[in-house]
Amino acid sequence: MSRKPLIAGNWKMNNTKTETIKFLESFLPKAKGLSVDIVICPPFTNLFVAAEKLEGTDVKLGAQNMHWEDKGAFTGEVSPVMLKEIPCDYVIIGHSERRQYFAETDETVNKKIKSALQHDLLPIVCVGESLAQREEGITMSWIMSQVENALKDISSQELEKIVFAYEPIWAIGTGKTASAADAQEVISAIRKKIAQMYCSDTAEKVRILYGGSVKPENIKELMQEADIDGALVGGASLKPDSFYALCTFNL
Ligand SMILES: O=C(CO)COP(=O)(O)O
Repeated sequence: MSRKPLIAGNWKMNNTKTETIKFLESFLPKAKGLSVDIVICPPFTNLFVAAEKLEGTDVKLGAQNMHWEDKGAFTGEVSPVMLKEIPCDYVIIGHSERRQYFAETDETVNKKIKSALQHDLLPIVCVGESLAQREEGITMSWIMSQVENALKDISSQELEKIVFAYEPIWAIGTGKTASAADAQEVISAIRKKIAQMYCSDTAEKVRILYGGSVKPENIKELMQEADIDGALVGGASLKPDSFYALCTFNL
């Protein structure tokens, strides 16, 4: 089973509207006819302008978060209905920064995944362990419980639309990448877990990305691993040249 690689740029709280336009005007003319799926996830305030620029291109648009309700008294939140109308294709759910600073839990992650799927948004679901958890030797049990809780009451048809991203927290923005072998070990365990919960056919279809200090210099090695289907990139997705280099790792 060959899964098409996916390279997603998570801009986090970076790039203004002007910077977004500048980025896309530089990146898009080069990013034609590439053999990977590309997703750009700018801040909410730049989604409209990005959607306009991306129209008619192969590059997809993602949001970095959403609420699970369609509308209501949730000051400061953005709903799936609003994202769909922009139109966004993807939405990142349960990023470790959301879990750490904004009190997201496995339960809210599961609610958001279900809501995204109902609204035809493709979830990029993040899981990952802290340095303390890795040192304690509980990485696998922690990640498997995040995966299990994320997928509560989700059908196998729905699961095929979900992308997972394994992002060890200690590797995010630190310059410390997990070794390709360490990333492969966890990602193949996630795939086995999905096979146990559903079936191996479904598990073979699900794309699982690695994230954490991915750069043009280390992406090739990561992508050589059998179960790593792409990257969720923070810092190196902010500049058109380095993001382009990531999207062309296989050329
Ligand atoms: O958190 C990440 C992507 O979601 C990774 O960020 P960095 O690539 O900056 O380490």
